[in-house]
Amino acid sequence: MNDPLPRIDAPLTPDGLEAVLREVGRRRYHDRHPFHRRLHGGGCTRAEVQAWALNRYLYQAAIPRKDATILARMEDPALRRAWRQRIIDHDGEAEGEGGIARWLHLTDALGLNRALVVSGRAALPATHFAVEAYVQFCATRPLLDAIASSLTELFSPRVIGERVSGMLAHYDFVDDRALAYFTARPPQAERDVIFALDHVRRHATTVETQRAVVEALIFKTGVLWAQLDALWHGYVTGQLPPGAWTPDDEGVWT
Ligand SMILES: O=C(O)c1cc(C(=O)O)c2c(n1)C(=O)C(=O)c1cc(C(=O)O)[nH]c1-2
Repeated sequence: MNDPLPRIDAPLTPDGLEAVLREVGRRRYHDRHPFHRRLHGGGCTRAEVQAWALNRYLYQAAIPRKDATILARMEDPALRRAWRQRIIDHDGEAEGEGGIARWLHLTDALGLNRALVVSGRAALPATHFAVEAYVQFCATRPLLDAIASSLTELFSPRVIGERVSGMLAHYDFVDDRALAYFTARPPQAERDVIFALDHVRRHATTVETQRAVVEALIFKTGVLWAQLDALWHGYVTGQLPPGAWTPDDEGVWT
């Protein structure tokens, strides 16, 4: 292994645990992935940006499902009150509102067929597997691990900032309106992560639970990384799985 993390052999202080969690992000978060460097640096073709948005829709659409499984397992009303806001952020209070709807503004602006995007039929197999693995993880692992797996959001404001400035600078087919999802997201992510980090700091106090929350965060960085690996393999290297989206698909689907 080229980057072993410090082993936890005795219980860490909350600050010590947070430092290990932040180190996981520093080493493994998807801002380091070559596909993101390409996307943010202007190296993607329009088709690659379209493929990224179409695939990433599945992640966005799965987030409230995974938060609903977490909510269903929370026995404390105070925890549920805090967590339920995440579902509202993504689904909105009414048709056309919320993060999923805003993501569809992006796919619309990129000229993608909405019905095709929403169906998930043209997404890469690995996107489906990665996203469903995240939902299953949160449905089946201890609640503390499920909460800890959301902590990749500690690192998302940085990657979102790079994305917005990079995409606006480099792609003439993208504008502020198309990227509205990303303007709305960072304050929500910050609020969510303050809550989740505080919870993990207070409840992961033994060696066993501390190791488990670190593993949960590592797992989640893998969920994000695998999606970008699949995009690179399919669209940059050109090894497209059967049935995956190509620019020729537009107009074929209704
Ligand atoms: O653009 C990004 O790089 C990025 C990363 C992440 C993340 O780190 O999991 C999320 C999001 N965006 C996001 O928009 C989002 O709603 C979200 C929810 C969650 C989660 O695990 O509950 N992560 C993320």
